[in-house]
Amino acid sequence: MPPTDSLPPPDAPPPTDDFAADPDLVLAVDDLAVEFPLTRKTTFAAVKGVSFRIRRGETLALVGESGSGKSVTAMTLMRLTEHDGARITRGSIRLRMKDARVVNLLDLPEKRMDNIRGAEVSIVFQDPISSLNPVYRVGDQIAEAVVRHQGKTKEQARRIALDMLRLVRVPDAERRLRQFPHQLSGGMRQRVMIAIALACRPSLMILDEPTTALDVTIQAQILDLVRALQAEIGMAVLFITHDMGVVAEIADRICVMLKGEIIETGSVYDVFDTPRETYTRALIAAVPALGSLADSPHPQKFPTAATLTSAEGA
Ligand SMILES: Nc1ncnc2c1ncn2[C@@H]1O[C@H](COP(=O)(O)OP(=O)(O)OP(=O)(O)O)[C@@H](O)[C@H]1O
Repeated sequence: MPPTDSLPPPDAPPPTDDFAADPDLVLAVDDLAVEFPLTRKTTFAAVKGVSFRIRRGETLALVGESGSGKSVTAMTLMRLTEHDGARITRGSIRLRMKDARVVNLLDLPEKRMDNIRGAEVSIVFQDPISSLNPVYRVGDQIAEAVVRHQGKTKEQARRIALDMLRLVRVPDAERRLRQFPHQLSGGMRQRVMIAIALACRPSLMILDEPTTALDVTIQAQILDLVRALQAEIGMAVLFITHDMGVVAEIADRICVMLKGEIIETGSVYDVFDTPRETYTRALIAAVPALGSLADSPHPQKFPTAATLTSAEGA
């Protein structure tokens, strides 16, 4: 039995040379397993050998019910679960960085991970009010990320912060820069979080339930924004949600997660048209009434009426 608390040996060969074969491949997660110690002798396996890939310009949705391991997977990509006592027991997380080098994030010491977080991989959480610092102005919080990772002067960083707020369509950006988080609406705060996440132009952006706390209209606006940014910037996006309606809006491909495993994966069209797993069919059946879906600005991504009816009847 291999020791469960050690990382794979650094000299272990990559599973395949898929990065050389595909210049647009940004992230390859292979057989990733994460567990939390419960007692001295027992552990809880939160993620049990998940594998997926994301290419530049692509949005992969990781979908599943609460507790299925989506956030633990995301936090492990940032190497943050170890700070909560988790052990990564096997697998690899290979990332193509902006300078084109491919690294296995699991091989990196904490100091290098510190430079990768925000600069190469960034994350947006559900609750922007607890992610933003209440006592710093919005502009300073965006600029801080730029100064830290890009070595810009304060004045340059302030200008980039302004550009970023405009990029995420915050109206009256000059004034908003000088405001504190509590002076912004929930939707505006989430735009600011996306601006911070994008400030260093990461190769991979993770959005963990970014619209769950927002009302439906604002949620639609944020999803629109993410799609527009995706088209403009072309980074790889990992979008975490429990809502298949959101998946239909935003994703190119889907991984369905259940109890720490990916049980189904495919293009958004294939999974909505011909879901293989009963669990996936149940998730699709939980999508709100077709009437509200029909209002979408992205009808091409929506399941057809026939798909929904057959899924509901399944
Ligand atoms: N720090 C921790 N210590 C112990 N167990 C944890 C810890 N963090 C998460 N878990 C457990 O890991 C499992 C997966 O949690 P995770 O947060 O990834 O679920 P999720 O799919 O993201 O659900 P949600 O949508 O509710 O966030 C859960 O059973 C959770 O209780």
